[in-house]
Amino acid sequence: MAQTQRPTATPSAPSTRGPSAGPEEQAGGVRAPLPSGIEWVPSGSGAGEIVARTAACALRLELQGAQVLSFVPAGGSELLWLSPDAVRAPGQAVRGGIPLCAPWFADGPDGEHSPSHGPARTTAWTLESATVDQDGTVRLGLTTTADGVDLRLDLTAAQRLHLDLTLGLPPGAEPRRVEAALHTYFAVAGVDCSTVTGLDGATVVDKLTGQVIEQAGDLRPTGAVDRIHRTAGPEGTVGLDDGDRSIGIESQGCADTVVWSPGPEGARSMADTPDDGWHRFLCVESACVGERADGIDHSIHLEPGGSHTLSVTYSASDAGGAAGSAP
Ligand SMILES: O=P(O)(O)OC[C@H]1O[C@@H](O)[C@H](O)[C@@H](O)[C@@H]1O
Repeated sequence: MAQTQRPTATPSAPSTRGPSAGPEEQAGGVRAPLPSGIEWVPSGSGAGEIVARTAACALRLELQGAQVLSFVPAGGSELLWLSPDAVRAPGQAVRGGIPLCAPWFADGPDGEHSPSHGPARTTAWTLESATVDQDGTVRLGLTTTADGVDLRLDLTAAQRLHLDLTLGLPPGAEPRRVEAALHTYFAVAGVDCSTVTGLDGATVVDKLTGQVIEQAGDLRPTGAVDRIHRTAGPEGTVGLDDGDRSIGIESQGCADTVVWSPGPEGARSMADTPDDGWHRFLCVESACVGERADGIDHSIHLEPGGSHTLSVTYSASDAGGAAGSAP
């Protein structure tokens, strides 16, 4: 069993549990003892970051939003894009990594929900468990509550990155419909040399034109793109290929795939993205999105005491088909 190490509390790290919080909870919602290979470091949000470096991978996760900021499998390259201009402050969404959107997507089915993409990504989460296996596999468990919905993230990181995002209602709550997305910013060699596979035949809500169309073949974005595809691919598999590497996105419990790039004009209007930064990422989001212009409702119906899990597994291999070397 790896030696455990408590996170180092700093004066700027707030407790999420009030004045009676124990020492484990002083560091921005860290309840779990931290094993060797995982540490807590301060971040601009005040909640701090979990940093893991093991034989299997390197990973950074911001506790505000339980947002993975970086994932590098052993022998591989960075999977994610994080804006060099990302704002790291309390209550601010971080541009890049894997923002968790819940319990609604964008401005919701009625177009009136705020904040955009729901409060989960700007809420403080609590690290409930953190372990490292003998082979360096990192396992984290985090929880929070956002707009009355209980959220849990279970993460397993080694050669592949696996995330389970669970939304649940406490007993006695009113049944309700919710939405969710893993809004992943994949690092790419260039948007215009990227191809998204596995979407052929999907009904598409094109948010830029307002049209509902059908996807024919693979998606090859050239600039701004903002589309909800009513499929997660055949048997839940979508692919992203940028010419240098292929990323596999296997999902379960995700009815939709959102593809988003702000394009050059969109990036110029975003204070937290460099003007030329848009070209270096493509968001491919595994999601459950409620009714939009196409009349299709893929929101999740939650009963009191019930839950739903969105699961994704990301794996990368270079253009020759080789995955990163095994840990
Ligand atoms: O700027 P935000 O709130 O992170 O959202 C970014 C984009 O997220 C995408 O998922 C949406 O489809 C876009 O419409 C939106 O612009």
